[in-house]
Formats: sequence, structure tokens, C-alpha cells
Amino acid sequence: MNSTVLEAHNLTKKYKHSLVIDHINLRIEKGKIYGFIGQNGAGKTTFLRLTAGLSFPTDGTLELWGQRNRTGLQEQRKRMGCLIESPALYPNLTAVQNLEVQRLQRGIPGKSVISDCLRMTGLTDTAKKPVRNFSLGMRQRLGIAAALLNNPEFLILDEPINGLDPNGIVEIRRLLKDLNQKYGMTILVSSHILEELYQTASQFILIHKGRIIDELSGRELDEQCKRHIAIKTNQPQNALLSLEKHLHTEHLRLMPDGTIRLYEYLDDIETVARTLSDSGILVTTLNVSGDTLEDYFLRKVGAVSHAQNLKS
Ligand SMILES: Nc1ncnc2c1ncn2[C@@H]1O[C@H](COP(=O)(O)OP(=O)(O)OP(=O)(O)O)[C@@H](O)[C@H]1O
Repeated sequence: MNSTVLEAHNLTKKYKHSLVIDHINLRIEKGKIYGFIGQNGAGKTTFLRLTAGLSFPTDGTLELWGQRNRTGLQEQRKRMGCLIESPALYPNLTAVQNLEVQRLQRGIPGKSVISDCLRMTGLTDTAKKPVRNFSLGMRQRLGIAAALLNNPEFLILDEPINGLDPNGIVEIRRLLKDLNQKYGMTILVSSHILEELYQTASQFILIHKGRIIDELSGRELDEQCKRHIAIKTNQPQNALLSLEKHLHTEHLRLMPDGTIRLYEYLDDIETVARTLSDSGILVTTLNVSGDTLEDYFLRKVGAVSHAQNLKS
């Protein structure tokens, strides 16, 4: 069964002389949440607009569920829900009325979808309140409710967390996880802060100056940045066995350079040192290392900028 929802091949968008999306190749697989991360001006909104059909590529192709011609894409976009930039809401209308306007404008049959979408986004209790009294978080949820009206399989959201207070952030994160877990929705959600989506997404796509500079799973991201105890010894294999056996842990890894990374016991390095020494293993390095997610992102961006400077 084909599990690819979206595929971009050399997707390019130019505005006059500025290359905003620079030959992007990308694949989005069914059932996952993708965090689309980039600094301001990186090209996130432009890419999402191209995906939603709100703008057209200068070059390259976009495929949705295997369809790439204009009619096929238009047909497949009925399976998508989009919230790009701020939701278009009428402040004097209630949540229900706003959704009804959108439902009619988009020709979506059946009034019952409105209560379904309000329920899915946790807005049932405030359904009859005018939107002018809504917090930013509630407005964002209502925007997501509108994107859900056509019961989409693939949801794209542009910075839904931007500007929200901590409660609002938690609510949106929970909502996205729910939509993914309960309904199997594939989600592509953008943010300029990696940390914001760390707990929500399982895959991460980093974009910088219109180019994809990294694609990695949450697990790989963890491996890249997660704080760990870095251990160098004269006998890495024996050290690995000894730690597994005596510390009853599987959260450790032998890296290609022979360093062991232990992702537990960070607050009890003494026990680790003693375990190795009791097993007759000579430890040459034992320290806590790791990046914050933002460090990782900036390191990536820095490496790409450096490589570009060398080229030019
Ligand atoms: N219609 C347009 N005409 C000219 N340039 C544009 C247009 N739309 C976007 N751009 C430029 O394209 C670049 C990418 O913008 P885009 O909005 O896609 O970035 P972004 O990653 O979403 O950033 P932000 O978080 O600031 O929204 C920016 O330099 C922007 O100025």
C-alpha cells in the first residue's frame, strides 16, 4: 500500500529574482506528525502555500497521493485541511456561526460536521460565544476546527503555536497528538522554534533559506542532542556489557568513534564510574554532554551558512 502523502521534486519558487523555495525534495509519509522548522523568512509559509494550492511553483513538481497534474492535485486537495497564517474569523459571530460560514463557502455537506469539529478541538462548551471573546489559543483551535470541516486525512498548519501562552501551547500540542492518534491524521506543522514541536512531532524537517537542511526522526534528534554521559574507555565493548549488566539499562549506545553514550544516570556519574572501575575497565573520559534543541538547530544553520560562504 502506498504510504506517501506528499512528494516534492525539485520544488522551486522564485519571486522576481529571489529564490524563496530552492529545489526542495521532500516526502511526507502517512500517519506521522512532521515538524517543519525554520527561522523567519526561511520559506515555511511559501512551501505550505504551494502545497495547499494557494500559490504555484516556478519549477519542479508536487505530488499529493501520487497525483501531480493540475486537475489531479486539485482533486487530492479535498483530502487536505489547511490553516495558513491567521484563521479568517468574524469576531461578532459565534464559533458555530463562523464554522457554518466556512462550511457553506466551501460547499461541505451536512451540518453535523460542525459539532464534530468543535468536539474534536475541545470547543463544544464555547460554541455559542462570540469569537471576539476568545483567547488567541481558542481562536487557533477554532481555525483548526475550520480546517477539519472536510474531515481531512492530511492537515497542514502554519505556526499554530506562535504567540500562545504556555497553556495555549499545551492545548494545541495535545490537540495535534489526539488528531494523529485517534484519527490517524498526517500532520505537517510549522514553527520557528524546534523546542515547541519537540514533544509533538515524530519527524523533523529543517528549512533554511528555502532549502531543506536536515530531515530526522525524533529519535535521531534525541541521539543528536540528548544529554548523555559520554564515556571513553580502553575496552568499549566490555564497558558496554558491564553497564548493561550492572546498571540494568538499555539506554546506551556505542558511537562510531568508540565513545559510549549513556542516556541514564546523568545525576549519578559516581555509580557509573564505580561500575566500570569494578569491572576492571580504564575510563579516560566521563562527562555529561549534549545540546539543547536550539543549539542543534543553530549548529545546522551555521554549518550550512558556512558552507555557502565558502562556495561564494
Ligand atoms: N509574495 C511575495 N513576494 C515576494 N517575496 C515574498 C512573497 N512571499 C514571501 N516572500 C519572501 O519569501 C521569503 C520566505 O517567506 P516565508 O513567509 O515563506 O517564510 P517563513 O519561513 O514562513 O517565515 P515567517 O516565519 O517569517 O513567516 C521571505 O524572504 C519573504 O520575504
